[in-house]
Parts: sequence; structure tokens; C-alpha cells
Amino acid sequence: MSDSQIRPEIRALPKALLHDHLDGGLRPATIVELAQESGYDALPADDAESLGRWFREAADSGSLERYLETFEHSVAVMQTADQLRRVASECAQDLAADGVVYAEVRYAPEQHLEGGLTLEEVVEAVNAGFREGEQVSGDRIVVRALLTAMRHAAKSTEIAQLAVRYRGEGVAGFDIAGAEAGFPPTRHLDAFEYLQRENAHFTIHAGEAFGLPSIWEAIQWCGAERLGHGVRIVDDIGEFGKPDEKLGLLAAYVRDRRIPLEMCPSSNLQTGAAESIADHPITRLKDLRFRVTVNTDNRLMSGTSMSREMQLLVDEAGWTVDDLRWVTINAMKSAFLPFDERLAIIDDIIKPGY
Ligand SMILES: O=c1[nH]cnc2c1ncn2[C@@H]1O[C@H](CO)[C@@H](O)[C@H]1O
Ligand SMILES: [Zn+2]
Repeated sequence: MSDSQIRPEIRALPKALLHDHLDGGLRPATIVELAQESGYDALPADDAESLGRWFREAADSGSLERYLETFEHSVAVMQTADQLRRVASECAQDLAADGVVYAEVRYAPEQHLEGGLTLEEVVEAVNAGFREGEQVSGDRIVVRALLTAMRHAAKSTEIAQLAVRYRGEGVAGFDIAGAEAGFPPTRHLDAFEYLQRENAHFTIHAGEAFGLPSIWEAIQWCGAERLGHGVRIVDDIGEFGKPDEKLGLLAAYVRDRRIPLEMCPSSNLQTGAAESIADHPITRLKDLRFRVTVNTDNRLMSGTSMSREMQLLVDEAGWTVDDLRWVTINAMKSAFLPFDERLAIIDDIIKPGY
């Protein structure tokens, strides 16, 4: 489904987005321009349309590792303060135009140091871009950053400290991302224990390319407040429609504690974490009343938007507008924003929009 096929009534709905990667959401035309300006000559295509197609096709690999290789080209043009500010500003504008009223956008500061910026300069450039994008959009959107540490690297404590340093100044929390198999969350236990002592918020990518042990570690060892993806929690639920369709201890814990699942349907089709939108576990988890949220993950690699994800669920998995309202309120309740600010967005913007 292309962008022009999105129904206006879905586009108009207010949306809350918790899981979107800054380096996975650039406009193809911006990548082409930034590459030309900076002399980056390794782009796999040099016009915007072919480049957009290349990202979608190369990411459609069936493996998270191969999917992640495509980020080389977006990260390459996000190495100066001007580049970061522009990308962040356009991100906020694109989300606002799609009806997103609240977004947490994540990126890994450690991947943006090749042009000589410090970690602090990276965060400040992205923050400046988000503020600019909010303003250009007439303040119809609030954007907060989540700082990600790469799970194969060894910078998580430093990045966690950076998230605490900029807390309340545009940064709402912390995350780890990258290849999941072979890099369990407990590898970064020091960072998570530090964040807990600092009363700071964090989510963990878990249960996407690896199963229950990753989810279990993220929650029970590391103390994750939310799960990035978390789709594999269905491995702890009995077979659909069979008499033993019941929750295992971990799935029950996740549901009982209302742990938010940041689910990203289209992204999961590309990495092989799900077969189709119709069969994506998100619908079953919604029906079982887990705290499900709908997200984009990487708009560039999946050629998607919040409206597109919502419309796919309506068209291919039987979702109703009430379901969309429910997941939107779920997301807003689960945001890493102070309680009073979350409530104001729910009461003043989301509820009147449905
Ligand atoms: O779905 C995902 N699973 C795991 N890691 C991801 C996913 N999408 C993006 N990234 C990784 O997060 C970094 C910071 O934004 C990206 O550079 C990419 O390597
Ligand atoms: Zn992600």
C-alpha cells in the first residue's frame, strides 16, 4: 500500500508513537542531497525514488542482521550538527503531517561521531532539530528523544549517563538496539542498574529476533519498563483456539504488570519476525488485552507511516477504529513523559479526535 492510498479519516486520527528510529526515517530525497553536499559517494542509488525502493527491498531480507546493514547509508549522512538538525526537524514535520501528536524518536549518539562531534553535540543538534520541527508544524506535535546504545558495543553506561544528563531537556529515556541474537540485555546490566538508581526511564528491544530468554532478561534482570517489539511473548501462550490456550508465567507477568509492547508490524514482516499482517501476533495480543501499542520502527526501510500501519491492521487484520483509539491511549499512557502531561494529551487531544 502506497502513501497515496491512505484514507483521510485514518490520516486525521491523533496518534501516539513510542518506537521510531531517527536514522530509519529519513526522506530519501534528503539522503541524496546530504550525500551530494558531504561527498558521500557510496549510496546504492542516486535519485530519491530509486533510493527509497532500494531501502525497502534491501531491508526486506528476512533477517534482522541484514535489515540493519541498510542503516550504514542513513547514518553516513548524519555526521554533522547541520545534518542531524535537518533530519530531526524533518522527522518531526513528517510525523506531525501524519497525525502524530506525541512521538518518542530514538537514535544511537555513538553512531554520529565520525564528523568529529562529541556525544553532547550530537544530542543538542538533534534536540534543536526536534524543537524546530515542532515549531514549523505549529506545535501540533510533541517530540522526545530516546538515546539508544548499540548492544554489540561497549558504550551503554556512557549513553545512559548522557540520557540522565539531558533528562528533561528533550530526552525522555534510554534503549538498547542492534542485533539481538548473541547480545543479551544482561550484557548491559551496569547501565540499567545505573538508570534505575537515577529514577530514569528505559525500554529494551527484546523478543524480535530472539525469543523468551531475551524478554525475560530484559524485564526480570534489567528492569525494562517497556519492550521494543516483544512479539515473541506469544511463544509463552498456548496454541490459539486450543483448550490449552493459556498464558505461561512470563506472558502472564507481562500482561498482569501492564508492560507495554512497542509492536511494529511491517518491520517484523521484513526481518522475518512475523509472516503477514493478518497473522501478526499483535491482533491476538490485543484480543488478550496485553498493553499493545502500534509503531513504525523504521519508516524509510519499511516505506511506512503510523497511518499506514493502522490502515493495514484495519484492512488485513479486522481492526476497528475503537481498537485504534485503544492502542493510541495505551501508547500515551506508556510514554516516558510526566503523568500530568500524558493525561493532558489523552484528554485534550486524543479522546476528542476519535
Ligand atoms: O528493529 C530493530 N531492531 C534492532 N535494532 C534496530 C531496529 N531498527 C533499528 N535498529 C538499530 O538501531 C539503531 C539506532 O537507531 C539503528 O542504527 C539500527 O542499527
Ligand atoms: Zn526498533
